[in-house]
Amino acid sequence: MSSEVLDRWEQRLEDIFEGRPYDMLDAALTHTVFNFPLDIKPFRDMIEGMRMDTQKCRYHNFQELYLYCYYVAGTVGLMSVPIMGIAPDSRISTQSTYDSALYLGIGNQLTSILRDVGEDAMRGRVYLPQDELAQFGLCDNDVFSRKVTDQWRAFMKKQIKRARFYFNVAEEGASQLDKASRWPVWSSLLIYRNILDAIEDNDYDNLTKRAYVKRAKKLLMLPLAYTRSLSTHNLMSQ
Ligand SMILES: CC(C)=CCC/C(C)=C/CC/C(C)=C/CC/C(C)=C/COP(=O)(O)OP(=O)(O)O
Repeated sequence: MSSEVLDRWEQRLEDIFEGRPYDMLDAALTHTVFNFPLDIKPFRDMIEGMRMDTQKCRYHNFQELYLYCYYVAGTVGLMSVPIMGIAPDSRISTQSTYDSALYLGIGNQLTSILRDVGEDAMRGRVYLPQDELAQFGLCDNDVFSRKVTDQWRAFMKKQIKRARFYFNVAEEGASQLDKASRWPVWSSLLIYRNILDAIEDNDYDNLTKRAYVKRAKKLLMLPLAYTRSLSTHNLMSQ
């Protein structure tokens, strides 16, 4: 995507928040912006993330990668909470609910990155912390060579553990959302987190295989997600 297109999106975003939609899609977002307490910052930041993606294809460390994940996915969590709403009997602060939403976006994005390592490599992109690759004796060429070695498996274990951490901290907030929003959020959390299990089941071969959750497993997750969404009690943290 060119920088001119992103500039134009940014201009349209400002216009939407000032009540001047350019087309039907913008009109739909304008309606949302005027009916829910949405802040423009996560929208601006998301465009910034896309700009970053056009300029950068390596991440020196996790701090840099985290920033990218915040821009392109954490922002989606922050945009969602004002629309989904927080339960009147919520047990945590509003700030903590927003933090959980941000962390669910981060967990999702890290998972998507780990699933897509092979595909991204074919486009010359490596969304992995370079310093951590080096800690495991790996470099870009190991990613491009698409060979799953013991070093790669050990590296992947660390990355999967980190992604799970973000899903786990997101759980607290998922139970504090308004009742109507909890089931879909729990469903997506459980299903997307399962992609990490699928990478493990593929013996950490995300270089030549695309991990996915089978349809039957997805369906099985729905009643589990429903049970988790029934109350504002977070079953796991008790
Ligand atoms: C937990 C609380 C309090 C609220 C929920 C807040 C929400 C909805 C957070 C989720 C944010 C979200 C959906 C971020 C997008 C991250 C994502 C799915 C990245 C992966 O993108 P793609 O790689 O295009 O995905 P697929 O290819 O899997 O479709």
